[in-house]
Amino acid sequence: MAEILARTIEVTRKYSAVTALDRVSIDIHAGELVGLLGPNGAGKSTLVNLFAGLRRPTSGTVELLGGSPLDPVRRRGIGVTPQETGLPPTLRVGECVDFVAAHFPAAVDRGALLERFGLDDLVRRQIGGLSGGQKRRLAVALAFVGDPRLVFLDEPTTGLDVGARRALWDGIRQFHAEGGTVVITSHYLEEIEALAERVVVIGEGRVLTDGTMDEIRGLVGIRRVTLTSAELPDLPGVLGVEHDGSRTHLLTVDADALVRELVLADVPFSDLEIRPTSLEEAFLTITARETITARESQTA
Ligand SMILES: Nc1ncnc2c1ncn2[C@@H]1O[C@H](COP(=O)(O)OP(=O)(O)OP(=O)(O)O)[C@@H](O)[C@H]1O
Repeated sequence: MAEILARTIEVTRKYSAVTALDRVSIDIHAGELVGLLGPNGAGKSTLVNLFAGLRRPTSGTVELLGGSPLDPVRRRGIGVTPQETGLPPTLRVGECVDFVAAHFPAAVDRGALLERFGLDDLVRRQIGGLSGGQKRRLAVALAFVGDPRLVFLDEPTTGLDVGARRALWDGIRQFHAEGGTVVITSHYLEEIEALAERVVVIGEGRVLTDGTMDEIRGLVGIRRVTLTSAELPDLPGVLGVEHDGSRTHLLTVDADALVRELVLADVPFSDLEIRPTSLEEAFLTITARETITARESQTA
């Protein structure tokens, strides 16, 4: 098994009454490209900030490159792009890269880095004169300046158009192809599908699933059964119900069994359609279902 570059062991992080992370244990191995996926407020940024030494856990242990993330020597081995960054507006792009590079013993070549992130034409431009998308690309490029073994990218492509997002993905893929390790959080399922080999789904501060993209898809092989019916009884195996005008959508893992139940229930229905859910729908269903299960076990 590859070396563990970062890990949390039973980590809990509270902010007053809010439990942002609840006994989370995750290992990040050398060479992995891990996607952290979860709805707003799930705890993804908190996890990244703990790994980057920007926050301390309330309880449990966080390890980075074999030591503590609070140790500056370990931190020099990583690169981070937080969710929000403020870059000095009067500095030129090239100066900003040089400034960050001065903090590291072995910085990468500036020209190659800017080219990798499509910023080579902007080396003399003041940061205040960059577009929002260009600033975001620079913020992501800065994570790679110190030639890190491991980078944490917290929603790196928020606010980027499709072209810029794809260019950034190429930069991340190239780093990974050269042996780099990446942990990326995203709201975009398309982004996690395009990049990550391993997907960790986080909801309400807990790890809900941790597997390959294919395992996650298989695990959530949920179907959408859509029909028109005036009145439907409660049917077994239904994970979620949505109404859309006269149409009712039923989410289930076993559409055949559900259709048999519908016929046995002897209720009139018409225009039955069955189709696979998108990963997005499946993901929303898992997080909702896990949350319900967690609530039930807390109240039991
Ligand atoms: N500094 C803070 N003070 C108080 N509560 C906080 C703080 N930071 C985060 N939280 C809370 O902790 C929980 C987890 O937040 P976190 O930002 O880690 O989630 P996230 O998954 O990154 O969300 P998003 O996708 O919206 O960025 C949320 O309920 C949030 O409101």
